[in-house]
Amino acid sequence: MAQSLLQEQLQQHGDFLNLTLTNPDGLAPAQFNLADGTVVDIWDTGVICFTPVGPSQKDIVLSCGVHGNETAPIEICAELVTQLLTGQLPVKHRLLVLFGNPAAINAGSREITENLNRLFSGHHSIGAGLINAERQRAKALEDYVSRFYNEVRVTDSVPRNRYLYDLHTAIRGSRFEKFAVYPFLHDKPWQKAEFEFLQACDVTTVLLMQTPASTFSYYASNSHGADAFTIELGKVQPFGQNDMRRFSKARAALRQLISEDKVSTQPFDESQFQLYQVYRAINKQTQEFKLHFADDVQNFTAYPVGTLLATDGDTEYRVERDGEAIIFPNAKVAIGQRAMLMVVPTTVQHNLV
Ligand SMILES: O=C(O)CCC(=O)N[C@@H](CCC(=O)O)C(=O)O
Ligand SMILES: [Zn+2]
Repeated sequence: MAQSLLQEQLQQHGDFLNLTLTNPDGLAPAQFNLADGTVVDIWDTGVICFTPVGPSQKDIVLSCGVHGNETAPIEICAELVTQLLTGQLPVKHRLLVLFGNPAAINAGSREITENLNRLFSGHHSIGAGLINAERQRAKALEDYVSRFYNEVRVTDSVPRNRYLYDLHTAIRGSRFEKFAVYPFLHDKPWQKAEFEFLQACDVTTVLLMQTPASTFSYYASNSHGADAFTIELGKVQPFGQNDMRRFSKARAALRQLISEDKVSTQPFDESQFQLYQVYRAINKQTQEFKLHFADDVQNFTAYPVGTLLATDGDTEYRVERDGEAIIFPNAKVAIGQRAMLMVVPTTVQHNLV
C-alpha cells in the first residue's frame, strides 16, 4: 500500500491492529506526523512508535499478544493506538506499542511453535539450528526495545525513565482476578511508585520473583533497567467476549500514563496488597506430567500440607508448607519448562524505595 494511503487510513480509522493482522509476517517501515506534530513510526508488523514534539521524561513500552489467544490486552492496546492515531488522545511521552505474536493472534492460539515468552534474554538463540517464527520475533522484539530505549534526542534534557508493561490474561480464573509479576531485581529495591501505578490499574496482587527468567518483562528489567512487569488482567476469552468494563481502571491509568505528566495514584500502603514470592518452581520432566486438581481450580488456591498436586512419572509433588498456593499450572507446556509455580505470602518492607 502506498505510504500516503496507509497514513490516511490509519489517521481516519486508527486500525493498526487490522493492519498488523492482515500482514502477520512483516510490514514495510513507514513514518508520518499527526496533526499535533507527534511522529508516528511503524517499524514492523505489530510495532508502532509515537514520539511527541516536546521533551519526554518517560520511555513507555506497552506490549500485548505475546500469547496470541490473550485477547483482552490486545483489545486494550488496539483501542489506545486508535485513540492516539485519530487524535482523540495526545501523547506526552515516548511510547512503543507491541502486538507480540501476530501469527498466533490470527490463529487464536497461545503460540504457533514455541512459547514466545520463554525466548527472551537471548534464549531465542539457544539450541543450535533451531529457527522458527517465534525465535525470530523474540530477537526482533528485543532489537526494537533496545532501539527505542537507546534513541538519543537532543530535546530531552534529563535522562528518560524506562517502563515496560507486558499485558496478559491467564489460562485459569484467579482468586485475585488481576495480578502482576515483578521480575527478579538482583537485590535492587522494589519501587513504591510502581506498586502505586499497579494499584491505579486495579492490580493489588503482586508476585515478586527471586530468579532470572526468559520472559519479556525480565528482559526489559534486567537488560535495560526498565521498571517492567507482566500484568495478568483476568482470564483468557475469545475476541469479542471480554467484558471491557472489568478493565476500566487499567485502561484509564494507561491513558493517563501516556498522555499526562502524572498518573493519579494513592500513597503505597502494603496492607492494600496481596504480595507473594515463589517458594518453588515445578518444571515438567516427562510427558507423563499430570496435575491432580481440576481445570477450574483458580490461581492462588492453597491446599493443606501433604495434598498431592502433581505427578511426573514416579515423582510426586505435594504441598510442603502452610499457605503454599498454586499459580500458572499447565500440564501442556514443553518438557523442561515451568509447569506450575508454588507461591507463599511475603512482604516488601525490607527492600522498597
Ligand atoms: O495462565 C497461565 O498459565 C499463563 C499466563 C501467562 O501467560 N503468564 C506469563 C507470566 C510471565 C511471567 O512469569 O512474568 C507466562 O507464563 O509467560
Ligand atoms: Zn500470557
